Amino acid sequence: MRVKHISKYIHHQAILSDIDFDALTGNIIGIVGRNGAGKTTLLRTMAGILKPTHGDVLIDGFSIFKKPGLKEQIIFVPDSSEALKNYSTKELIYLYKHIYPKFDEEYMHSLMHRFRLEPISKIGNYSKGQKALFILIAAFSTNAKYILLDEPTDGLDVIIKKQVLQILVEEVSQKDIAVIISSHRLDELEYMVNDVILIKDGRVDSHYELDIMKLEYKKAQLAFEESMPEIIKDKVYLLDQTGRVYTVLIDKSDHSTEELIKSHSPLLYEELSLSLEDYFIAKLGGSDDV
Ligand SMILES: Nc1ncnc2c1ncn2[C@@H]1O[C@H](COP(=O)(O)OP(=O)(O)OP(=O)(O)O)[C@@H](O)[C@H]1O
Repeated sequence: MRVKHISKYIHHQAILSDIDFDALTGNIIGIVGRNGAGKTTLLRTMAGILKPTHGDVLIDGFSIFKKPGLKEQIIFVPDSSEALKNYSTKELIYLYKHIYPKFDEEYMHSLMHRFRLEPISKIGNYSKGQKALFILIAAFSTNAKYILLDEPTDGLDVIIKKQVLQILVEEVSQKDIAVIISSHRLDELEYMVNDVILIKDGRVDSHYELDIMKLEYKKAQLAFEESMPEIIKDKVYLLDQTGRVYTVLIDKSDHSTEELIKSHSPLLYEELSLSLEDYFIAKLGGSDDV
């Protein structure tokens, strides 16, 4: 899928501005941004629910807005299952079978069995975690090629999150699909995605492949006899300070920083593993969310 220079105005206000990237199959792509950054609007546009003011969404080179049949290849799972709560599992399967000709009912039942989900007369009666799993399982059973998930793990406990992760990873490794997940929780995305698109004020602030990103920065703990020399402070990004122990990010492309640190004979200089969250905190200036 190609998201081609999308802009979206609502009531003359720019919600998305010139968003441009490829969502290739075989990838789990994270759309990360603060509340209100435009993530849901972007996913809804990629699903063809909202029409962009400018730009287009292409599958195999064709616009999903000009060739609506292409939408069979996309499923959008909203962050709330409100709209589905009055359906029974049977009715939802019936509905999906009509929208998605490749819907695999047998597969759906096998996944439900595996994750101990009994058929139910009202999806709204599942627990929050069961609902999330059910909707995810239904989405993957559609055999759509592009699975768009809006905050799929928000408010779920750690066991359910692990199950969600398990389904995602298995599906992407076994089928020729792309999963696009929005979240404001970087720590949750870290173990799921291999590609991250950071949205800020409706724009792509940055687009990173995780492995490459980790090559750019090094996280380290430093301590000096006195406080950290100003000349070093100017060159690193400070993540945390506890007494005289500093946790910093060092830009690996500037080799002089490490030499400078060593020349000041630190009492402690230890490399730590870098998380996605550290990186974005550094990029965005610090917050609990992105
Ligand atoms: N139909 C609409 N009418 C007016 N403003 C809208 C509409 N839809 C979205 N917006 C505005 O667009 C901006 C982006 O909203 P969106 O829901 O896409 O953000 P988000 O990144 O998904 O946020 P969150 O993480 O809080 O769900 C917000 O300022 C929102 O108020």
